[in-house]
Amino acid sequence: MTATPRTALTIAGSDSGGGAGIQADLRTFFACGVHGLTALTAVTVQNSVGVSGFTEIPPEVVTAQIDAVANDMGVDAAKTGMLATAEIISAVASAVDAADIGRNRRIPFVVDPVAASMHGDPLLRAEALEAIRTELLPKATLVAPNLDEVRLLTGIDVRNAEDSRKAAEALLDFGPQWVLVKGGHLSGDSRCVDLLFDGTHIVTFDGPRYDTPHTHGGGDTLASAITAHLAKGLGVPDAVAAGKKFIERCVAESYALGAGVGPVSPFWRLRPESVQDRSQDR
Ligand SMILES: Nc1ncnc2c1ncn2[C@@H]1O[C@H](COP(=O)(O)OP(=O)(O)O)[C@@H](O)[C@H]1O
Ligand SMILES: Cc1ncc(COP(=O)(O)O)c(N)n1
Repeated sequence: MTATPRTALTIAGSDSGGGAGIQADLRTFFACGVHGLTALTAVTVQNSVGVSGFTEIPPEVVTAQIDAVANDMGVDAAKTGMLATAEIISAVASAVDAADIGRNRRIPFVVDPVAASMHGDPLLRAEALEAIRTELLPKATLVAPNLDEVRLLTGIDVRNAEDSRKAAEALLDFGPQWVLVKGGHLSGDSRCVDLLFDGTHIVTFDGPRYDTPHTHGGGDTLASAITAHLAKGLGVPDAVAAGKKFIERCVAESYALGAGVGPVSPFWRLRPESVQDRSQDR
C-alpha cells in the first residue's frame, strides 16, 4: 500500500491568476509533501495587475467545508489566508475550535492576517480587522503578518529590527503563541529578515533579498510551507526555518506572467526539463 501523507488545511480565497491564495497554498502543500485540504472563503477576480472584485462564500458553507474534511480525513495543521468578512472570521473561529485546531489544542494553527493584495486592493472588509485581533489571534499557534498588516493590527510602522521586535511584542498581546514579523516590505534593506518571537525566544531568519518585482503569493507560500512542516511534526522555529528556505528558492526563481506582478515559483522542486519556457512561444 502507498503511504498516506499528512494533511494540511487552508482556509482562504481563490486567486483566478493562480499566483496567491488557495492556489498557492495547494501547490506549496504538494511541493512540501502533504495532502492539501481546502475551505474556500471567497472568489476573487484577479490577475497580475490587481483584484477587480470578490464574492464571499456564505459563512455556514465555510464552516461546513472545515467540518467535512476535519471529521472524515483529519487535519494535521491548518492555516488561514483571505477571510474577507467579520462573519466568516467568526465562523472560522468556531469551526477551528470544534476541530481541535489552535494554540493549546492538538492541531497547530497558522494565521496569515491577509488584508490586501500586493497591488493594494482590499481583501478584507475594514470592520473585520477587529475580528482578526479578538477572535482569531488568541487561537493562533503562529501569526505571520507582513509590515502593512503589522501597521493595521498594531499601528506600529516598522522601519528597522528594533521596531520589528516592538511590533512582535504588541502582537503577542493579542494572544498568539508565536509571532513572525516578515521583513519583505523593508525595501531599503539588502537582506530579507523575518523575526520570530514567543515572548521569550527570539529567532531571526536572515536571507538574501532577490532583486525581482515578481513576489506575488510570497506570504501565502511561506505560511503554507510553515503549515506543511508543522503538519509533518516540526516545532514552530524549525517549521519557520524550513518555510524560509522554501520561500527563498521560490522568490529566487519567480517569473513574469501578465503585465504586472508575476508569482513566486515552487517549480524549482521539479526537474528543469519538465517545465517549458513560454516566453519562447512567440
Ligand atoms: N525580494 C525578496 N527576496 C527574498 N525573499 C523575499 C523577498 N521578498 C519577500 N521575501 C520573503 O518572502 C516572505 C514573505 O514576505 P513579505 O513580502 O514580507 O510578505 P507578504 O508576501 O505577505 O507581503 C518572507 O519570508 C520574506 O523574507
Ligand atoms: C485570494 C488571495 N489571497 C491572498 C492574496 C495575497 O497575496 P499577495 O500579497 O501576493 O497579493 C491575494 N492576492 N489573493
